[in-house]
Amino acid sequence: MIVFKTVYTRVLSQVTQRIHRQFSCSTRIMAVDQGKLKYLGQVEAQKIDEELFTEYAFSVDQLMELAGYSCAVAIAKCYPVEKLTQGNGAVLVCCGPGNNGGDGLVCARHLKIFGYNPTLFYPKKPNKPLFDNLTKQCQGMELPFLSEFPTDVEVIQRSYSLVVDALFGFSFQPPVRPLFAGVIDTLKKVETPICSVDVPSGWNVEEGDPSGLQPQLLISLTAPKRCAKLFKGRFHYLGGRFVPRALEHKYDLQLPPYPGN
Ligand SMILES: NC(=O)C1=CN([C@@H]2O[C@H](COP(=O)(O)OP(=O)(O)OC[C@H]3O[C@@H](n4cnc5c(N)ncnc54)[C@H](O)[C@@H]3O)[C@@H](O)[C@H]2O)[C@H](O)CC1
Ligand SMILES: [K+]
Repeated sequence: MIVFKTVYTRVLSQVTQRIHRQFSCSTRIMAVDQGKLKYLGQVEAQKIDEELFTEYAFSVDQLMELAGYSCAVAIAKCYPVEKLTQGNGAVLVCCGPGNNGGDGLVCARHLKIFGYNPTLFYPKKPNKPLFDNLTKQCQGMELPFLSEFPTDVEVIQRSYSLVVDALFGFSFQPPVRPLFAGVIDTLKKVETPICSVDVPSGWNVEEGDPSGLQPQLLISLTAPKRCAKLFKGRFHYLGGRFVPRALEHKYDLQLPPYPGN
């Protein structure tokens, strides 16, 4: 996992050199350093995903496990459980109807193992064995599922230290449909830090959404999507360390090396 830490533009040149030595860089600097890192369009992100499954023979389960695990690790680095005051490390994990939602289920399971206290909101599970199994695994680990989303912003702020946004990823097509529109509207109002998986939900994958969710942590998966250039939060991580070299070169991803393990 690669972390982009906040630094200031006045030390741009030193920082840019440091980026390449230490593999860490700022979200603000990244816009200047675009020559180095590729930001994916929606179709390109979907093509890479498809090739990982076909050409490189990964299963969805495998990639989802790595993606969701990397999200849990990034969350643990940015928000150590012992520093969370609300509800004994309580985290509200909101999962959508696609694979982004699946990443959220995996992330919740690992957060529980890391000592957090995750609660899931998963209103639209696809009728497929993968999502049945992920749901059963969370239930087996005694993670509670909310039957309704709390509409009271105060309730969310009092009950949870963090919100994980795993509603929509790179296949989202705005505008958001009714079932999730209210959820996203509520999340826009909460002051609890939001951790978005791959794409801040509700954002146009390429153009973002200036009046949309403003997560504090964004975990891009495989490579950042174009909208990540507009991310203004505190922490930007890159997870999903499963891209074979040949695929990286084919799409000219320019991934920085991951530090250590
Ligand atoms: N290679 C990787 O990086 C991997 C990433 N993973 C994660 O998978 C998502 C992309 O998953 P996908 O199933 O293609 O799409 P989404 O989860 O973004 O959502 C599809 C889902 O949402 C519905 N939908 C679309 N637009 C709307 C709308 N306007 N309103 C309501 N609902 C909408 C659509 O009908 C589908 O049901 C990626 O971002 C990563 O998080 C993999 O886990 C591993 C490999
Ligand atoms: K998301």
